[in-house]
Amino acid sequence: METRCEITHSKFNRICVFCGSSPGKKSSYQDAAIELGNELVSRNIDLVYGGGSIGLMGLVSQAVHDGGRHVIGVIPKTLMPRELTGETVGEVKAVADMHQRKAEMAKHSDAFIALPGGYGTLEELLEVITWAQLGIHDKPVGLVNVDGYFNSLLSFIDKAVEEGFISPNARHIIVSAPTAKELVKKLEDYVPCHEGVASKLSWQIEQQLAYPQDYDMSR
Ligand SMILES: CC(C)=CCNc1ncnc2c1ncn2[C@@H]1O[C@H](COP(=O)(O)O)[C@@H](O)[C@H]1O
Repeated sequence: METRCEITHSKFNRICVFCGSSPGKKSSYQDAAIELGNELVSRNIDLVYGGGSIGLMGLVSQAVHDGGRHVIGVIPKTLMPRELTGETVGEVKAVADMHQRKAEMAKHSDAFIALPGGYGTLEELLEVITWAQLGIHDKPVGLVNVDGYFNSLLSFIDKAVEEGFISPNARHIIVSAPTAKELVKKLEDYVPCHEGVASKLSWQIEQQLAYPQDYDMSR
């Protein structure tokens, strides 16, 4: 019997993935990175990520590239030598520093997904959550909670809500699911419901202030 490959269309054109520059100890982390890449491909979504071929970053980008979708790796000039981060598949955007990298990754994406990772991943994830809280963007943010990897982070955030440091509304910014498939589906259905303190207009203003139009990204 003929099997047909069904292509599901998504409301997202590009998703930014934050994840470990290490592969992690369990094969489930690596499997999840490949699954996320395949899920993006099946929904015709392109990838934006931090560039390079190391760790989970390499696995997710290779899966998206192999599936025929566009990959944009945003990489600071200092990290560009191959011996540091390996080869980047697809398009490479060279940026001046880590701050510019995050701004570029955010600008080119319609949503953000974190896979397991370390300090870099947590920092990138928390920054886009903070930007959502401030109303700088209203793009969905989710994490793939592979084997409960993020359970203690989510408990900590619940503690912060309980103690009055994070508003219950802002708690809803983070969407989580155990698998990539479930997460992307949830992000598709996500409706922002927190009150941002700044409008999206100020995000555009902030962008213009930070990077004037003739700014050379590769400087
Ligand atoms: C000099 C050196 C260690 C280079 C290799 N390391 C890296 N190469 C590329 N992006 C990285 C690197 N380390 C952290 N990042 C950034 O931080 C995240 C991963 O950091 P981590 O492994 O979770 O903490 C990635 O999403 C990426 O944007």
